[in-house]
Amino acid sequence: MLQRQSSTGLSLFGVLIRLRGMTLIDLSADVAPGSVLTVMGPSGSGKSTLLSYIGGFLDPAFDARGAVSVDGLDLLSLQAEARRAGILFQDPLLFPHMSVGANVAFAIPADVADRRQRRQMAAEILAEMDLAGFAERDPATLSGGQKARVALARVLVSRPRLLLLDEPFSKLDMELRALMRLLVFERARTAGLPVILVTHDEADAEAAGGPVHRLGSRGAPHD
Ligand SMILES: Nc1ncnc2c1ncn2[C@@H]1O[C@H](COP(=O)(O)OP(=O)(O)OP(=O)(O)O)[C@@H](O)[C@H]1O
Repeated sequence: MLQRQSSTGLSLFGVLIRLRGMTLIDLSADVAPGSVLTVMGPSGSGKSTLLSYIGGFLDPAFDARGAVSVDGLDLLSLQAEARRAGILFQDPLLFPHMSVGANVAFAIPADVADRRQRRQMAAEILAEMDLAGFAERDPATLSGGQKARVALARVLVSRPRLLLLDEPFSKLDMELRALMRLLVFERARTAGLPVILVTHDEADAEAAGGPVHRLGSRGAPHD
């Protein structure tokens, strides 16, 4: 019987993911609130697959088992939306037909029903991202760094239990990359969110400051 290992933060226990008989992931790890587990490995080694398993959108082609909990809550027993994983990808994936403010407000949980309150929450988080006054803007008019900060604002207002970051800095130039890293890790620390960061960049891992889990090439080294 699989047991969770710790009661706070994110716990992965005996997570084993196989594809067509080959082991991609074999991992047990604890990620404390506010800290980062970095996952690195070559293309195709299973980094995004691990995030999909935790987030609840793993393709049924994979054979996966193992326990995943946050603060003792069994995530795998919940539907993807109910897991409340805040996910950032390489692309900010803003809705092009909505204003910046509407993009952010869209992610606010439904229990905040009052429209004015939702608008205000969106404006506040945008201001915290140094985007005060951007609420009415069309996302297409923003720079790459501004879009990345809107995406982060949208994740933060969604009240996530954890953050899953899939190469979120890789499209930014070096200077912006450094700024975004600081912003994301600082916000995760402040909010006490455990983070899994998938990256190819050693500098990301260094900035994250936590342990690094290195996957082998596809199928290795577990076969
Ligand atoms: N839906 C799917 N059905 C079958 N195989 C898949 C599916 N999605 C991914 N794969 C395969 O699973 C393996 C792991 O893919 P994954 O996307 O997790 O790799 P990755 O380490 O994130 O790679 P990259 O660094 O290129 O993003 C790859 O061999 C990929 O071809």
